Amino acid sequence: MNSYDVAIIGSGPGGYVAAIRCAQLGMKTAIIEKYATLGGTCLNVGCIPSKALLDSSHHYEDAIKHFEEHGIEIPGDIKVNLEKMIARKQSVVDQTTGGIDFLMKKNNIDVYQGLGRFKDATHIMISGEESIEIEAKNTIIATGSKPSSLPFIKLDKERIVTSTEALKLKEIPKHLIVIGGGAIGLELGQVYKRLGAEVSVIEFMDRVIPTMDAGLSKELNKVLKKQKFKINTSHKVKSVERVGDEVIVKADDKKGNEVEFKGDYCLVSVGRRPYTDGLNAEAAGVTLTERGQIEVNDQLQTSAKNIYAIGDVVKGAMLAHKAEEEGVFVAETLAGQKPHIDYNLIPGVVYTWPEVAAVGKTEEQLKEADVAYKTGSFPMRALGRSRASMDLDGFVKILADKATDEILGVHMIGARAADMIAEAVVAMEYRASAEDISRMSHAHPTYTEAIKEAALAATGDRALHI
Ligand SMILES: Cc1cc2nc3c(=O)[nH]c(=O)nc-3n(C[C@H](O)[C@H](O)[C@H](O)COP(=O)(O)OP(=O)(O)OC[C@H]3O[C@@H](n4cnc5c(N)ncnc54)[C@H](O)[C@@H]3O)c2cc1C
Ligand SMILES: NC(=O)c1ccc[n+]([C@@H]2O[C@H](COP(=O)([O-])OP(=O)(O)OC[C@H]3O[C@@H](n4cnc5c(N)ncnc54)[C@H](O)[C@@H]3O)[C@@H](O)[C@H]2O)c1
Repeated sequence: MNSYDVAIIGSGPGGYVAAIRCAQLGMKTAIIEKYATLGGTCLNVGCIPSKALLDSSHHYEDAIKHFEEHGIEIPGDIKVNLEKMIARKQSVVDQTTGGIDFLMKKNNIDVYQGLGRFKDATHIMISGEESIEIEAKNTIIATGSKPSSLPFIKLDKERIVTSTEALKLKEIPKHLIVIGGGAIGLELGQVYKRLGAEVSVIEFMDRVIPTMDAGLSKELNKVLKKQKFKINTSHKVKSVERVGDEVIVKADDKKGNEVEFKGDYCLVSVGRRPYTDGLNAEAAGVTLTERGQIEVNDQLQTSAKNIYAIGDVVKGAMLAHKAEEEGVFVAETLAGQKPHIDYNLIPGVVYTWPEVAAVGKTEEQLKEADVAYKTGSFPMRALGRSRASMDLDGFVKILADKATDEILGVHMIGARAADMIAEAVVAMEYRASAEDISRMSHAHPTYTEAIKEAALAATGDRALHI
Protein backbone atom coordinates (compact mmCIF):
# COMPACT_ATOMS: atom_id res chain seq x y z
CA MET A 1 0.00 0.00 0.00
CA ASN A 2 1.33 3.47 -0.90
CA SER A 3 1.87 5.70 2.13
CA TYR A 4 1.97 9.50 2.16
CA ASP A 5 2.73 12.32 4.53
CA VAL A 6 -0.35 14.03 3.19
CA ALA A 7 -3.25 13.10 0.91
CA ILE A 8 -5.53 15.74 -0.54
CA ILE A 9 -9.06 14.88 -1.59
CA GLY A 10 -10.23 17.20 -4.38
CA SER A 11 -8.14 19.05 -6.96
CA GLY A 12 -9.83 22.48 -7.13
CA PRO A 13 -7.91 25.68 -6.34
CA GLY A 14 -7.87 24.66 -2.68
CA GLY A 15 -6.65 21.11 -3.23
CA TYR A 16 -4.12 21.54 -6.01
CA VAL A 17 -2.50 24.59 -4.37
CA ALA A 18 -2.31 22.72 -1.03
CA ALA A 19 -0.67 19.82 -2.87
CA ILE A 20 1.96 22.04 -4.48
CA ARG A 21 2.80 23.79 -1.20
CA CYS A 22 3.00 20.47 0.69
CA ALA A 23 5.38 19.09 -1.96
CA GLN A 24 7.46 22.28 -1.88
CA LEU A 25 7.82 21.80 1.87
CA GLY A 26 9.18 18.29 1.39
CA MET A 27 6.10 16.18 2.15
CA LYS A 28 5.31 13.04 0.16
CA THR A 29 2.01 14.12 -1.36
CA ALA A 30 -0.95 12.50 -3.13
CA ILE A 31 -4.00 14.16 -4.66
CA ILE A 32 -7.26 12.36 -5.37
CA GLU A 33 -9.79 13.66 -7.92
CA LYS A 34 -12.97 11.91 -8.96
CA TYR A 35 -13.15 13.56 -12.39
CA ALA A 36 -10.79 12.92 -15.30
CA THR A 37 -9.46 16.49 -15.29
CA LEU A 38 -7.84 18.37 -12.42
CA GLY A 39 -8.75 21.89 -11.36
CA GLY A 40 -12.16 21.41 -9.72
CA THR A 41 -15.14 23.67 -10.16
CA CYS A 42 -13.10 26.80 -10.78
CA LEU A 43 -11.09 25.60 -13.74
CA ASN A 44 -13.64 23.22 -15.29
CA VAL A 45 -17.07 24.77 -14.76
CA GLY A 46 -16.52 27.97 -12.81
CA CYS A 47 -14.13 30.92 -12.82
CA ILE A 48 -12.22 30.14 -16.00
CA PRO A 49 -14.98 29.11 -18.46
CA SER A 50 -17.27 31.88 -17.23
CA LYS A 51 -14.56 34.49 -17.76
CA ALA A 52 -13.79 33.04 -21.21
CA LEU A 53 -17.45 33.48 -22.23
CA LEU A 54 -17.62 36.93 -20.63
CA ASP A 55 -14.63 37.93 -22.70
CA SER A 56 -16.00 36.56 -26.00
CA SER A 57 -19.42 38.10 -25.46
CA HIS A 58 -17.78 41.42 -24.53
CA HIS A 59 -15.90 41.41 -27.87
CA TYR A 60 -19.17 40.74 -29.69
CA GLU A 61 -20.97 43.54 -27.90
CA ASP A 62 -18.15 45.95 -28.66
CA ALA A 63 -18.24 44.93 -32.31
CA ILE A 64 -21.98 45.46 -32.72
CA LYS A 65 -22.41 48.47 -30.45
CA HIS A 66 -19.16 50.40 -30.14
CA PHE A 67 -16.89 49.78 -33.12
CA GLU A 68 -18.71 52.32 -35.25
CA GLU A 69 -18.18 55.18 -32.80
CA HIS A 70 -14.48 54.28 -32.75
CA GLY A 71 -14.44 54.71 -36.53
CA ILE A 72 -14.25 51.00 -37.29
CA GLU A 73 -16.57 49.82 -40.02
CA ILE A 74 -17.17 46.17 -40.73
CA PRO A 75 -18.97 45.49 -44.00
CA GLY A 76 -21.77 42.93 -43.69
CA ASP A 77 -23.42 41.45 -40.64
CA ILE A 78 -21.56 40.57 -37.48
CA LYS A 79 -22.82 37.22 -36.24
CA VAL A 80 -22.32 35.02 -33.24
CA ASN A 81 -21.08 31.49 -33.81
CA LEU A 82 -22.09 30.07 -30.43
CA GLU A 83 -20.64 26.64 -31.14
CA LYS A 84 -17.23 28.20 -31.84
CA MET A 85 -17.49 30.48 -28.82
CA ILE A 86 -18.20 27.49 -26.56
CA ALA A 87 -15.39 25.51 -28.23
CA ARG A 88 -12.91 28.34 -27.57
CA LYS A 89 -14.03 28.41 -23.96
CA GLN A 90 -13.40 24.65 -23.76
CA SER A 91 -9.93 25.00 -25.22
CA VAL A 92 -9.11 27.64 -22.58
CA VAL A 93 -10.35 25.19 -19.93
CA ASP A 94 -8.33 22.31 -21.43
CA GLN A 95 -5.13 24.36 -21.51
CA THR A 96 -5.66 25.49 -17.93
CA THR A 97 -6.45 22.04 -16.50
CA GLY A 98 -3.54 20.62 -18.53
CA GLY A 99 -1.36 23.17 -16.74
CA ILE A 100 -2.33 21.59 -13.41
CA ASP A 101 -1.26 18.12 -14.68
CA PHE A 102 2.11 19.69 -15.48
CA LEU A 103 2.38 21.27 -12.03
CA MET A 104 1.58 17.96 -10.32
CA LYS A 105 4.32 16.18 -12.31
CA LYS A 106 6.81 19.01 -11.73
CA ASN A 107 6.28 18.75 -7.98
CA ASN A 108 6.33 14.91 -7.87
CA ILE A 109 2.76 14.72 -6.59
CA ASP A 110 1.01 11.37 -7.13
CA VAL A 111 -2.37 11.87 -8.81
CA TYR A 112 -5.14 9.31 -8.27
CA GLN A 113 -8.30 9.45 -10.33
CA GLY A 114 -11.36 8.18 -8.47
CA LEU A 115 -13.72 8.94 -5.64
CA GLY A 116 -11.88 9.25 -2.34
CA ARG A 117 -13.67 7.61 0.59
CA PHE A 118 -12.38 7.44 4.13
CA LYS A 119 -11.93 3.93 5.55
CA ASP A 120 -10.65 5.43 8.81
CA ALA A 121 -8.65 8.52 9.81
CA THR A 122 -5.47 7.34 8.08
CA HIS A 123 -6.73 5.21 5.19
CA ILE A 124 -8.55 6.27 2.04
CA MET A 125 -10.21 3.98 -0.49
CA ILE A 126 -10.09 5.29 -4.05
CA SER A 127 -12.67 3.86 -6.40
CA GLY A 128 -11.73 4.64 -9.95
CA GLU A 129 -11.17 2.18 -12.77
CA GLU A 130 -9.81 -0.12 -10.10
CA SER A 131 -10.19 0.24 -6.35
CA ILE A 132 -7.09 0.96 -4.31
CA GLU A 133 -6.28 1.95 -0.79
CA ILE A 134 -3.67 4.44 0.33
CA GLU A 135 -2.38 5.42 3.73
CA ALA A 136 -1.95 9.06 4.75
CA LYS A 137 -0.56 10.49 7.98
CA ASN A 138 -2.51 13.69 7.29
CA THR A 139 -5.40 14.41 4.95
CA ILE A 140 -6.73 17.68 3.57
CA ILE A 141 -10.37 17.60 2.50
CA ALA A 142 -10.90 19.98 -0.42
CA THR A 143 -14.06 18.53 -1.94
CA GLY A 144 -15.60 21.90 -2.80
CA SER A 145 -19.23 22.59 -3.59
CA LYS A 146 -22.08 21.92 -6.04
CA PRO A 147 -24.90 24.20 -7.21
CA SER A 148 -27.80 24.36 -4.78
CA SER A 149 -31.41 24.82 -5.80
CA LEU A 150 -34.83 25.39 -4.30
CA PRO A 151 -36.79 22.37 -3.01
CA PHE A 152 -39.62 22.74 -5.54
CA ILE A 153 -37.41 23.12 -8.61
CA LYS A 154 -36.81 20.13 -10.86
CA LEU A 155 -33.54 20.87 -12.64
CA ASP A 156 -33.88 19.15 -16.02
CA LYS A 157 -30.42 20.45 -17.02
CA GLU A 158 -31.78 21.25 -20.49
CA ARG A 159 -33.93 24.32 -19.99
CA ILE A 160 -33.95 24.61 -16.21
CA VAL A 161 -30.23 24.71 -15.65
CA THR A 162 -27.41 25.49 -13.23
CA SER A 163 -24.22 27.36 -14.12
CA THR A 164 -22.63 24.10 -15.29
CA GLU A 165 -25.11 23.68 -18.17
CA ALA A 166 -25.35 27.44 -18.80
CA LEU A 167 -21.66 27.34 -19.78
CA LYS A 168 -22.45 25.08 -22.74
CA LEU A 169 -25.89 25.93 -24.11
CA LYS A 170 -26.52 24.90 -27.71
CA GLU A 171 -28.46 28.04 -28.58
CA ILE A 172 -28.79 31.61 -27.40
CA PRO A 173 -31.92 31.82 -25.24
CA LYS A 174 -34.65 34.16 -26.44
CA HIS A 175 -35.59 34.91 -22.86
CA LEU A 176 -33.38 33.72 -20.02
CA ILE A 177 -34.95 33.84 -16.57
CA VAL A 178 -32.27 34.05 -13.90
CA ILE A 179 -33.22 33.12 -10.34
CA GLY A 180 -30.72 34.77 -7.99
CA GLY A 181 -29.01 38.11 -8.61
CA GLY A 182 -25.60 37.14 -7.20
CA ALA A 183 -22.27 36.63 -8.94
CA ILE A 184 -23.26 33.66 -11.12
CA GLY A 185 -26.66 35.00 -12.15
CA LEU A 186 -25.33 38.40 -13.18
CA GLU A 187 -22.13 37.18 -14.87
CA LEU A 188 -23.82 34.47 -16.94
CA GLY A 189 -26.90 36.65 -17.40
CA GLN A 190 -24.64 39.27 -18.92
CA VAL A 191 -23.02 36.74 -21.27
CA TYR A 192 -26.40 35.86 -22.82
CA LYS A 193 -27.70 39.43 -22.67
CA ARG A 194 -24.75 40.55 -24.79
CA LEU A 195 -25.40 37.71 -27.22
CA GLY A 196 -28.97 38.91 -27.73
CA ALA A 197 -31.15 37.22 -25.10
CA GLU A 198 -33.74 39.04 -23.09
CA VAL A 199 -32.70 38.53 -19.46
CA SER A 200 -34.97 38.76 -16.41
CA VAL A 201 -33.34 38.50 -13.01
CA ILE A 202 -35.48 37.47 -10.04
CA GLU A 203 -33.84 38.24 -6.70
CA PHE A 204 -35.24 37.41 -3.28
CA MET A 205 -33.50 40.26 -1.44
CA ASP A 206 -34.21 43.96 -2.02
CA ARG A 207 -31.06 44.44 -4.12
CA VAL A 208 -28.74 42.54 -6.44
CA ILE A 209 -25.35 41.38 -5.06
CA PRO A 210 -26.92 41.81 -1.60
CA THR A 211 -23.82 40.86 0.38
CA MET A 212 -21.76 43.70 -1.09
CA ASP A 213 -21.86 47.40 -0.14
CA ALA A 214 -25.32 48.82 -0.94
CA GLY A 215 -23.72 51.62 -3.01
CA LEU A 216 -22.32 49.00 -5.38
CA SER A 217 -25.69 47.24 -5.68
CA LYS A 218 -27.39 50.52 -6.53
CA GLU A 219 -24.89 51.50 -9.21
CA LEU A 220 -24.80 48.00 -10.74
CA ASN A 221 -28.59 47.90 -10.79
CA LYS A 222 -28.64 51.24 -12.63
CA VAL A 223 -26.09 50.09 -15.21
CA LEU A 224 -27.79 46.72 -15.75
CA LYS A 225 -31.11 48.48 -16.34
CA LYS A 226 -29.36 50.69 -18.89
CA GLN A 227 -28.16 47.47 -20.53
CA LYS A 228 -31.87 46.46 -20.69
CA PHE A 229 -31.76 43.76 -18.01
CA LYS A 230 -35.12 43.30 -16.31
CA ILE A 231 -34.34 43.26 -12.61
CA ASN A 232 -37.00 42.09 -10.16
CA THR A 233 -35.83 42.44 -6.57
CA SER A 234 -37.85 41.47 -3.45
CA HIS A 235 -39.46 38.64 -5.41
CA LYS A 236 -40.05 35.23 -3.84
CA VAL A 237 -40.05 32.47 -6.44
CA LYS A 238 -42.66 29.83 -5.66
CA SER A 239 -42.77 27.60 -8.73
CA VAL A 240 -40.71 26.76 -11.79
CA GLU A 241 -42.29 24.60 -14.41
CA ARG A 242 -41.28 23.39 -17.84
CA VAL A 243 -44.04 23.21 -20.45
CA GLY A 244 -42.65 21.97 -23.75
CA ASP A 245 -39.87 24.36 -24.71
CA GLU A 246 -41.12 27.00 -22.33
CA VAL A 247 -40.22 27.62 -18.68
CA ILE A 248 -42.80 29.31 -16.48
CA VAL A 249 -41.66 30.88 -13.23
CA LYS A 250 -44.13 32.22 -10.71
CA ALA A 251 -43.08 34.55 -7.90
CA ASP A 252 -44.67 36.81 -5.31
CA ASP A 253 -43.59 40.44 -5.46
CA LYS A 254 -43.02 42.72 -2.45
CA LYS A 255 -46.74 43.33 -2.07
CA GLY A 256 -47.58 39.64 -2.28
CA ASN A 257 -48.95 39.85 -5.83
CA GLU A 258 -48.22 36.90 -8.08
CA VAL A 259 -45.99 37.66 -11.07
CA GLU A 260 -45.48 35.22 -13.92
CA PHE A 261 -42.34 35.02 -16.08
CA LYS A 262 -42.27 33.04 -19.31
CA GLY A 263 -38.96 32.20 -20.93
CA ASP A 264 -37.23 29.45 -22.88
CA TYR A 265 -34.42 28.89 -20.35
CA CYS A 266 -34.13 29.35 -16.59
CA LEU A 267 -30.79 29.62 -14.78
CA VAL A 268 -30.99 28.70 -11.11
CA SER A 269 -28.17 30.57 -9.34
CA VAL A 270 -29.20 30.77 -5.71
CA GLY A 271 -25.87 29.75 -4.20
CA ARG A 272 -23.81 26.58 -3.82
CA ARG A 273 -23.77 23.84 -1.20
CA PRO A 274 -20.73 22.16 0.36
CA TYR A 275 -20.02 18.79 -1.23
CA THR A 276 -19.20 15.73 0.87
CA ASP A 277 -21.20 13.01 -0.92
CA GLY A 278 -19.43 9.64 -0.84
CA LEU A 279 -16.60 10.91 1.38
CA ASN A 280 -17.65 8.83 4.38
CA ALA A 281 -16.35 11.57 6.66
CA GLU A 282 -17.83 10.00 9.77
CA ALA A 283 -15.62 6.89 9.39
CA ALA A 284 -12.63 9.20 9.95
CA GLY A 285 -14.26 10.95 12.91
CA VAL A 286 -14.86 14.13 10.90
CA THR A 287 -18.03 16.01 11.85
CA LEU A 288 -20.19 18.22 9.65
CA THR A 289 -22.07 21.38 10.61
CA GLU A 290 -25.84 21.71 10.35
CA ARG A 291 -25.29 23.35 6.95
CA GLY A 292 -23.36 20.34 5.67
CA GLN A 293 -19.97 22.04 5.83
CA ILE A 294 -16.97 20.25 7.33
CA GLU A 295 -16.54 21.65 10.81
CA VAL A 296 -13.10 23.18 11.37
CA ASN A 297 -11.35 25.22 14.04
CA ASP A 298 -9.25 28.36 13.41
CA GLN A 299 -6.39 26.16 12.20
CA LEU A 300 -8.78 24.56 9.65
CA GLN A 301 -8.43 21.31 11.58
CA THR A 302 -11.46 19.02 11.71
CA SER A 303 -12.68 17.01 14.66
CA ALA A 304 -10.07 14.39 13.62
CA LYS A 305 -6.67 15.85 14.57
CA ASN A 306 -4.77 14.70 11.45
CA ILE A 307 -7.47 15.81 9.01
CA TYR A 308 -7.91 19.38 7.78
CA ALA A 309 -10.50 20.93 5.44
CA ILE A 310 -10.33 23.97 3.16
CA GLY A 311 -12.19 25.93 0.49
CA ASP A 312 -15.87 25.79 -0.40
CA VAL A 313 -16.51 22.77 1.83
CA VAL A 314 -15.79 24.82 4.98
CA LYS A 315 -17.22 28.09 6.33
CA GLY A 316 -16.47 31.44 4.70
CA ALA A 317 -16.65 32.94 1.22
CA MET A 318 -16.88 30.47 -1.64
CA LEU A 319 -14.03 31.92 -3.66
CA ALA A 320 -11.10 30.35 -5.47
CA HIS A 321 -8.49 32.66 -3.94
CA LYS A 322 -9.85 32.02 -0.43
CA ALA A 323 -9.53 28.27 -1.06
CA GLU A 324 -5.95 28.79 -2.30
CA GLU A 325 -4.94 30.79 0.78
CA GLU A 326 -6.37 28.05 2.97
CA GLY A 327 -4.45 25.39 1.01
CA VAL A 328 -1.18 27.19 1.66
CA PHE A 329 -2.18 27.81 5.29
CA VAL A 330 -2.73 24.10 6.02
CA ALA A 331 0.41 22.99 4.16
CA GLU A 332 2.53 25.44 6.16
CA THR A 333 0.80 24.48 9.42
CA LEU A 334 1.64 20.81 8.72
CA ALA A 335 5.26 21.85 8.15
CA GLY A 336 5.35 23.44 11.61
CA GLN A 337 5.12 27.04 10.40
CA LYS A 338 2.79 29.71 11.79
CA PRO A 339 0.87 31.04 8.77
CA HIS A 340 -1.91 33.61 8.94
CA ILE A 341 -4.95 34.52 6.85
CA ASP A 342 -6.79 37.82 7.29
CA TYR A 343 -10.28 36.90 6.07
CA ASN A 344 -11.28 40.58 6.17
CA LEU A 345 -8.82 41.18 3.35
CA ILE A 346 -10.04 38.52 0.90
CA PRO A 347 -11.34 40.62 -1.99
CA GLY A 348 -14.68 39.92 -3.69
CA VAL A 349 -15.21 40.53 -7.39
CA VAL A 350 -18.15 40.28 -9.78
CA TYR A 351 -16.99 40.14 -13.40
CA THR A 352 -19.87 41.95 -14.99
CA TRP A 353 -18.97 45.00 -17.07
CA PRO A 354 -18.48 47.34 -15.36
CA GLU A 355 -16.68 45.06 -12.90
CA VAL A 356 -17.50 45.22 -9.20
CA ALA A 357 -14.79 44.71 -6.58
CA ALA A 358 -14.47 45.20 -2.87
CA VAL A 359 -12.34 44.50 0.17
CA GLY A 360 -12.81 45.13 3.88
CA LYS A 361 -15.94 46.39 5.59
CA THR A 362 -19.06 47.71 3.87
CA GLU A 363 -20.82 50.85 5.06
CA GLU A 364 -23.62 48.66 6.39
CA GLN A 365 -21.16 46.62 8.47
CA LEU A 366 -19.47 49.73 9.89
CA LYS A 367 -22.84 51.23 10.85
CA GLU A 368 -23.90 47.97 12.45
CA ALA A 369 -20.66 47.84 14.46
CA ASP A 370 -21.04 51.51 15.40
CA VAL A 371 -17.66 52.47 13.95
CA ALA A 372 -17.15 56.19 13.26
CA TYR A 373 -15.99 56.40 9.63
CA LYS A 374 -15.65 58.87 6.78
CA THR A 375 -16.07 58.27 3.06
CA GLY A 376 -14.35 59.54 -0.05
CA SER A 377 -15.81 58.75 -3.50
CA PHE A 378 -14.75 59.51 -7.01
CA PRO A 379 -16.75 58.85 -10.21
CA MET A 380 -15.01 57.01 -13.05
CA ARG A 381 -16.50 59.46 -15.57
CA ALA A 382 -14.23 62.23 -14.32
CA LEU A 383 -11.10 60.37 -15.46
CA GLY A 384 -9.40 61.01 -18.79
CA ARG A 385 -8.70 57.26 -19.03
CA SER A 386 -12.42 56.45 -18.74
CA ARG A 387 -13.31 58.95 -21.43
CA ALA A 388 -10.65 57.52 -23.77
CA SER A 389 -12.31 54.08 -23.56
CA MET A 390 -15.86 55.43 -23.08
CA ASP A 391 -16.19 53.36 -19.90
CA LEU A 392 -17.85 56.06 -17.86
CA ASP A 393 -19.92 54.10 -15.35
CA GLY A 394 -19.00 53.54 -11.76
CA PHE A 395 -17.00 54.95 -8.88
CA VAL A 396 -14.42 54.18 -6.24
CA LYS A 397 -15.41 54.61 -2.60
CA ILE A 398 -12.98 54.51 0.30
CA LEU A 399 -14.16 54.12 3.87
CA ALA A 400 -11.66 55.24 6.49
CA ASP A 401 -11.65 55.44 10.26
CA LYS A 402 -12.83 58.91 11.28
CA ALA A 403 -10.19 59.33 13.97
CA THR A 404 -7.12 57.50 12.60
CA ASP A 405 -7.76 57.70 8.80
CA GLU A 406 -6.96 53.94 8.52
CA ILE A 407 -8.67 52.43 5.48
CA LEU A 408 -11.48 50.12 6.59
CA GLY A 409 -13.06 49.24 3.24
CA VAL A 410 -12.71 49.93 -0.47
CA HIS A 411 -15.65 49.45 -2.85
CA MET A 412 -15.43 50.02 -6.56
CA ILE A 413 -17.41 49.51 -9.71
CA GLY A 414 -15.96 50.34 -13.09
CA ALA A 415 -13.74 49.17 -15.92
CA ARG A 416 -11.02 46.80 -14.65
CA ALA A 417 -12.09 47.09 -11.01
CA ALA A 418 -11.22 43.37 -10.65
CA ASP A 419 -7.55 44.18 -11.20
CA MET A 420 -7.60 47.52 -9.38
CA ILE A 421 -8.81 46.06 -6.08
CA ALA A 422 -5.33 44.57 -5.52
CA GLU A 423 -4.02 48.05 -4.69
CA ALA A 424 -6.58 48.36 -1.91
CA VAL A 425 -5.69 44.89 -0.55
CA VAL A 426 -1.98 45.81 -0.39
CA ALA A 427 -2.76 49.14 1.26
CA MET A 428 -5.03 47.55 3.86
CA GLU A 429 -2.61 44.68 4.50
CA TYR A 430 -0.06 47.35 5.49
CA ARG A 431 -2.74 49.24 7.44
CA ALA A 432 -2.40 52.31 5.24
CA SER A 433 -4.37 55.47 5.86
CA ALA A 434 -6.40 57.18 3.13
CA GLU A 435 -3.77 59.92 3.19
CA ASP A 436 -1.02 57.35 2.46
CA ILE A 437 -2.76 56.42 -0.83
CA SER A 438 -3.52 60.06 -1.61
CA ARG A 439 0.22 60.87 -1.47
CA MET A 440 1.33 58.03 -3.78
CA SER A 441 1.89 58.74 -7.46
CA HIS A 442 -0.60 56.91 -9.70
CA ALA A 443 0.30 56.68 -13.39
CA HIS A 444 -1.71 58.92 -15.68
CA PRO A 445 -3.93 58.15 -17.45
CA THR A 446 -5.10 55.02 -15.60
CA TYR A 447 -8.30 53.90 -13.95
CA THR A 448 -6.34 53.65 -10.68
CA GLU A 449 -6.29 57.44 -10.46
CA ALA A 450 -9.86 57.08 -9.17
CA ILE A 451 -8.44 55.29 -6.10
CA LYS A 452 -6.07 58.15 -5.42
CA GLU A 453 -8.84 60.70 -5.96
CA ALA A 454 -11.21 58.81 -3.64
CA ALA A 455 -8.41 58.76 -1.04
CA LEU A 456 -7.99 62.51 -1.50
CA ALA A 457 -11.74 62.96 -1.08
CA ALA A 458 -11.64 60.92 2.14
CA THR A 459 -8.76 63.07 3.43
CA GLY A 460 -10.62 66.32 3.86
CA ASP A 461 -12.42 66.76 0.57
CA ARG A 462 -9.20 67.22 -1.42
CA ALA A 463 -10.14 65.48 -4.72
CA LEU A 464 -8.43 67.37 -7.54
CA HIS A 465 -10.36 66.48 -10.67
CA ILE A 466 -13.94 67.03 -9.66
C1 LIG B 1 -19.85 29.64 -12.69
C2 LIG B 1 -18.90 29.91 -11.55
C3 LIG B 1 -18.03 30.98 -11.63
C4 LIG B 1 -17.13 31.22 -10.61
N1 LIG B 1 -16.29 32.30 -10.72
C5 LIG B 1 -15.44 32.57 -9.73
C6 LIG B 1 -14.53 33.65 -9.84
O1 LIG B 1 -14.50 34.36 -10.85
N2 LIG B 1 -13.67 33.88 -8.83
C7 LIG B 1 -13.67 33.10 -7.69
O2 LIG B 1 -12.87 33.37 -6.79
N3 LIG B 1 -14.52 32.07 -7.57
C8 LIG B 1 -15.39 31.78 -8.55
N4 LIG B 1 -16.23 30.71 -8.43
C9 LIG B 1 -16.17 29.91 -7.20
C10 LIG B 1 -14.97 28.92 -7.26
O3 LIG B 1 -15.13 28.08 -8.37
C11 LIG B 1 -14.90 28.10 -5.98
O4 LIG B 1 -14.86 28.96 -4.86
C12 LIG B 1 -13.66 27.22 -5.97
O5 LIG B 1 -13.65 26.35 -7.07
C13 LIG B 1 -13.57 26.43 -4.69
O6 LIG B 1 -12.41 25.64 -4.72
P1 LIG B 1 -12.31 24.29 -3.89
O7 LIG B 1 -10.93 23.78 -4.13
O8 LIG B 1 -12.76 24.49 -2.51
O9 LIG B 1 -13.38 23.28 -4.54
P2 LIG B 1 -13.75 22.88 -6.03
O10 LIG B 1 -13.15 23.77 -7.03
O11 LIG B 1 -15.21 22.68 -6.05
O12 LIG B 1 -13.02 21.47 -6.21
C14 LIG B 1 -13.40 20.34 -5.49
C15 LIG B 1 -12.94 19.11 -6.25
O13 LIG B 1 -13.07 17.98 -5.41
C16 LIG B 1 -13.53 16.89 -6.17
N5 LIG B 1 -14.12 15.92 -5.24
C17 LIG B 1 -15.21 16.10 -4.45
N6 LIG B 1 -15.41 15.01 -3.67
C18 LIG B 1 -14.43 14.13 -3.98
C19 LIG B 1 -14.09 12.84 -3.51
N7 LIG B 1 -14.77 12.24 -2.53
N8 LIG B 1 -13.03 12.22 -4.08
C20 LIG B 1 -12.30 12.82 -5.07
N9 LIG B 1 -12.57 14.05 -5.53
C21 LIG B 1 -13.62 14.70 -4.99
C22 LIG B 1 -14.51 17.51 -7.12
O14 LIG B 1 -14.73 16.66 -8.23
C23 LIG B 1 -13.80 18.81 -7.48
O15 LIG B 1 -12.98 18.63 -8.60
C24 LIG B 1 -17.11 30.40 -9.46
C25 LIG B 1 -17.99 29.30 -9.38
C26 LIG B 1 -18.86 29.06 -10.41
C27 LIG B 1 -19.77 27.87 -10.32
N1 LIG C 1 -16.83 36.41 -9.48
C1 LIG C 1 -16.81 35.53 -8.50
O1 LIG C 1 -15.99 35.58 -7.60
C2 LIG C 1 -17.80 34.43 -8.51
C3 LIG C 1 -18.50 34.14 -9.65
C4 LIG C 1 -19.43 33.12 -9.60
C5 LIG C 1 -19.61 32.42 -8.43
N2 LIG C 1 -18.91 32.73 -7.34
C6 LIG C 1 -19.17 32.06 -6.06
O2 LIG C 1 -19.97 30.93 -6.24
C7 LIG C 1 -20.97 30.87 -5.24
C8 LIG C 1 -22.32 30.65 -5.87
O3 LIG C 1 -22.69 31.79 -6.69
P1 LIG C 1 -24.19 32.26 -6.77
O4 LIG C 1 -24.28 33.46 -7.61
O5 LIG C 1 -25.05 31.08 -7.07
O6 LIG C 1 -24.48 32.60 -5.24
P2 LIG C 1 -24.56 34.01 -4.50
O7 LIG C 1 -24.70 33.67 -3.08
O8 LIG C 1 -23.49 34.91 -4.95
O9 LIG C 1 -25.92 34.63 -5.05
C9 LIG C 1 -27.13 33.97 -4.90
C10 LIG C 1 -28.23 35.00 -4.97
O10 LIG C 1 -29.45 34.31 -5.02
C11 LIG C 1 -30.35 34.98 -4.15
N3 LIG C 1 -31.34 33.99 -3.74
C12 LIG C 1 -31.23 33.03 -2.81
N4 LIG C 1 -32.39 32.33 -2.71
C13 LIG C 1 -33.24 32.87 -3.61
C14 LIG C 1 -34.59 32.61 -3.99
N5 LIG C 1 -35.28 31.63 -3.39
N6 LIG C 1 -35.14 33.38 -4.95
C15 LIG C 1 -34.44 34.37 -5.54
N7 LIG C 1 -33.18 34.68 -5.21
C16 LIG C 1 -32.59 33.93 -4.27
C17 LIG C 1 -29.48 35.49 -3.02
O11 LIG C 1 -30.11 36.55 -2.31
C18 LIG C 1 -28.25 35.94 -3.78
O12 LIG C 1 -28.35 37.26 -4.23
C19 LIG C 1 -20.93 32.18 -4.47
O13 LIG C 1 -20.47 31.94 -3.18
C20 LIG C 1 -19.98 33.04 -5.22
O14 LIG C 1 -19.12 33.75 -4.35
C21 LIG C 1 -18.01 33.74 -7.34
